Amino acid sequence: MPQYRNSQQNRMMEEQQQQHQHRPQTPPQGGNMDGFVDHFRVPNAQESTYRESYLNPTYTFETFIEGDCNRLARSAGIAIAKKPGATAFNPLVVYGGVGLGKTHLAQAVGNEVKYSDPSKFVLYVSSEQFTTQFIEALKNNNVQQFTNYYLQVDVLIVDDIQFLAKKEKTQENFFHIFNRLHQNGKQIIMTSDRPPRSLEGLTDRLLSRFKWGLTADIQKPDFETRVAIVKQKLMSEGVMVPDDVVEYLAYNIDSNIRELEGTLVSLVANASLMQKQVDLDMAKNALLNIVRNTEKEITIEFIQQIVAEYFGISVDELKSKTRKKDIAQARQIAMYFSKEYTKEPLKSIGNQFGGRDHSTVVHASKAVTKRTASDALYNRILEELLDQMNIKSKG
Ligand SMILES: Nc1ncnc2c1ncn2[C@@H]1O[C@H](COP(=O)(O)OP(=O)(O)OP(=O)(O)O)[C@@H](O)[C@H]1O
Repeated sequence: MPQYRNSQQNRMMEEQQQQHQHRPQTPPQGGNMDGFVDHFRVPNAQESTYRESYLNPTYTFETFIEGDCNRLARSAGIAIAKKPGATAFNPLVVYGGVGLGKTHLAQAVGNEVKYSDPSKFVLYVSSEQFTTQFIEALKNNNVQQFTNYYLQVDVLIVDDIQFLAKKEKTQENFFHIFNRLHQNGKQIIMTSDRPPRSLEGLTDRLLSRFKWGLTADIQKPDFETRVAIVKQKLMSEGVMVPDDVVEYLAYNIDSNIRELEGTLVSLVANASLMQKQVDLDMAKNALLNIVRNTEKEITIEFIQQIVAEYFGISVDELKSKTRKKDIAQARQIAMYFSKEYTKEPLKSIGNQFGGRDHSTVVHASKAVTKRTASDALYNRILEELLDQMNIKSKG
């Protein structure tokens, strides 16, 4: 990461580092339990002083930005961290879309519990890891040891429980562990990509347990929260990125914080490689690549269909020689989109618009671009069309 730190940020970084020095040491990678299967066993008295939690130490409440999207889940998490197992929120089920902070929040509770009381055994596991460990235990005939290990946990965090669907034996074992922990006043936190009622393939008796506590959702964050999240991340990395770039990306990548962060990280890394500072043009290009890589391929045919339909004309009319104003205008727009959002060469675009040559495409594109500079209504039309085609505007 580049290094555009100012003195105020340096100071804040130092303060953060000092705070972290008082935190219990945990490994840098959350959730990596490779090798765990071979090692799990009930630790004896000497060994039990340190038990790995598999938490990511950066996932704390301090680094978790509060917004309308996560207020309830965050408040419940804070209450639990103060009194794990002793609130009405047991279990806590946090659900929401991909990359919206469920793991961060769940692990923040774990980190906070360990910070307040390092003797507490907090364990983070994804439901896939749990399943793999259980299958290994079955294979090696040591399910009892596996279960006993989990029964020692004070705060159990199980990520992405939707992956337990249809794994009946694993669910049965988890059900048993869940009941015993709950009876003993231990805390259970689970995350899921959908609300429990929509978790198909989970047994009713397991689902009914989830209702004992609190189910809280995390929604997509609004623009301001997205900006705050990104700025906080940048600050913790000691990286300076201009506000207009942060805002541009936060505006356009609105449904997945991980994707937003990832785009910014690669942008900063590329800029650093080129020994440049990140700017808005680079951000626009990065976004365009995302659109190109993640959306389905946009074809000229597809653009023609959408544009023709929008203006209430036929695709044949769009391709025809007619110079009627409304049709010519629609044609210009369709050519412009074809030039901007497909990988087709100009010659091929011209061909697919009734055998026109490439200069007509260039002319049409220029005419559209010129009009966008002064005509707000025209811009609205273009935006609506882009929306219909599920294309993110180049801005
Ligand atoms: N409110 C927030 N404050 C700070 N960072 C956040 C917030 N929400 C999400 N993030 C960050 O977004 C990234 C993705 O979050 P996380 O992995 O917790 O998402 P998730 O909902 O568990 O995703 P998945 O559905 O893939 O499991 C992480 O880097 C996390 O720190």
